[in-house]
Order: sequence, then C-alpha cells, then structure tokens
Amino acid sequence: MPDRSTLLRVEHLRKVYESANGDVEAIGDISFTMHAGELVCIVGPSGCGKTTLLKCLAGLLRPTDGLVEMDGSPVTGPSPAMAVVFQEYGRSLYPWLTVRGNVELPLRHKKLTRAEREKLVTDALEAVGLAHAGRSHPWQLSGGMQQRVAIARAIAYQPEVMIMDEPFAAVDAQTRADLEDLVRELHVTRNMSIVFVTHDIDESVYLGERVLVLSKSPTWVQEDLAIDLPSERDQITTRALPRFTELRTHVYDQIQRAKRGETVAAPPGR
Ligand SMILES: Nc1ncnc2c1ncn2[C@@H]1O[C@H](COP(=O)(O)OP(=O)(O)OP(=O)(O)O)[C@@H](O)[C@H]1O
Repeated sequence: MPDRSTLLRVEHLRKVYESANGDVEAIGDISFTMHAGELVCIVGPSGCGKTTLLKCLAGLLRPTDGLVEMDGSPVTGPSPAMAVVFQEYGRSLYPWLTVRGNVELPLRHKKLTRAEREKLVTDALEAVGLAHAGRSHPWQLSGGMQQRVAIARAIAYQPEVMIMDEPFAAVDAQTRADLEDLVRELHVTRNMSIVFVTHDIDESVYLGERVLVLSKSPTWVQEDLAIDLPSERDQITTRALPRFTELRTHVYDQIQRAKRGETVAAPPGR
C-alpha cells in the first residue's frame, strides 16, 4: 500500500511581484495538500501563475503571504527534499560534463561515498533508459534524451517530491508521449511523488491522479479534480476511454471559464 501521509501543504499562498511599474498580484490565495506517492497536475490559463506557484513550492521564491510546508516543516529556501525539472533542458545541463557527470553533480553536495554516488547514477540512468549513454555529452543527444538526463539527475538526488515545470513543451509529439509514459512509470513503479505543471489539458488528465485547475491571475484553485482512470495507462487505450474524453472536456470547459473570469466556486478567503 502506498504511503498516503501528507507530504506538501500549501495554505493561503499569495504572491505579489513588486516592480517600478506597479505591483502585480500573481497568486491571490492558493491552498491544497498533497499526499506522499501522489501525481498532481496543475493546469490553468496562460499567465495564471503556474510557474510562480511552482517556484514558491520549490523554495526558489518567497511568498508574500501564506505557507508552504514539506513534511510538516516550512519551506524557506531550496530543499534537498525537492528536485525541479524545467522545460529548458538545454540550459539546465552542463555541456562540458558527460551525461554521468551531469547526473552526479548535485550528489556531490550529499554525504555519500563515491561508490554510493556511482550506484545512484547508474540506477537513475537505467530508470530513464539511458544506461548506454553515460559517456556521451548532452550536445550529442536528442532533445528528448537530454530531458531524460535532466529527469535522471532528479531521480538520482532521491527527492521526496519531483517538481516538473512544463518539462515536455519543447519536444516533438512522439518524444513527448514517450516521456509522459516515463513519468507514469516512475510514479507507478517507484511510488514517486510528482507535481507536474503543464498547459496541455490532455497531458494533465493522462498523467495525473488529481488535476488542480487554476483560475486566471490573481490565482486561486478553481477545481481540485480526481482523475478516476485506471492506474495502468497507455497512450492508445487510455486516451480512447470515454471517461478520458469526459475528463478532458470537463477540464477544458473549466479553463475556458477561468479565462473568462467566471467564478465556479468561491475563492477561499476572498
Ligand atoms: N518577476 C516578475 N515580475 C513581475 N511580474 C511577474 C514576474 N514574473 C511573473 N510575473 C507576472 O505574474 C503573472 C504570473 O506569471 P507566471 O509566469 O507565474 O504564469 P504562468 O502561468 O507560468 O505563465 P505561462 O502560461 O506563460 O507559462 C503574470 O501576470 C506575469 O506577468
């Protein structure tokens, strides 16, 4: 049985950017919790504050108000319990290091023996199907393979939660499908807890056990939708299920409402 204890708690999170041209209230009031072993997707209209939310979760940005808690402790900065995978894999990998070197780099901050580091790197590269590519350099690999390296680096770090910000937006459709299946596999076989931000509605329904639909900015959680599809998913049969169509139509409709600024449920505390 997966552990369903509370892993991440977000309470009345608010973020206002201050700038010379005036303040921008990106996040209005967001609250939700996530259990260990869950895969939660976050979608919303363009510019609604998805990246801002993710940066607050990862401790890369300080909220204006509210609380992010990981395992019951406030997140006040980047935490070893979290690993972030960004869309721009090209910029997140070091071209002068080999694939193994890139995956190993963050582990140097952990108190591990060389043998332990080697084992974690080998295991992570196997998990993403790149056991054969350890001696290559990132620039010798396709975009999809480079993103696999970035995912391997996150896995090797053994975070309690992997946070992914539109990680497949820059790859072609076939590669994207393969990478989606990799994320499902990591979640199912390794019980990995994953927060996955995407602008792609079908992707959110295909991957998630829950989909949080955000309102337009200043953002709140317009809907927290349970995705009641079978845990075993594949690109052809799952996407052909009538329930898949119902769920993606529902999320699409919610996002259209969000864009129009229609209040579907009362924003908490507003
Ligand atoms: N550093 C900043 N200073 C001022 N305003 C900002 C800053 N970063 C983001 N914003 C504003 O905050 C709001 C939310 O931006 P954010 O990038 O978090 O949204 P997003 O949903 O990730 O966008 P996209 O759909 O384009 O990926 C937008 O109005 C944006 O212009």
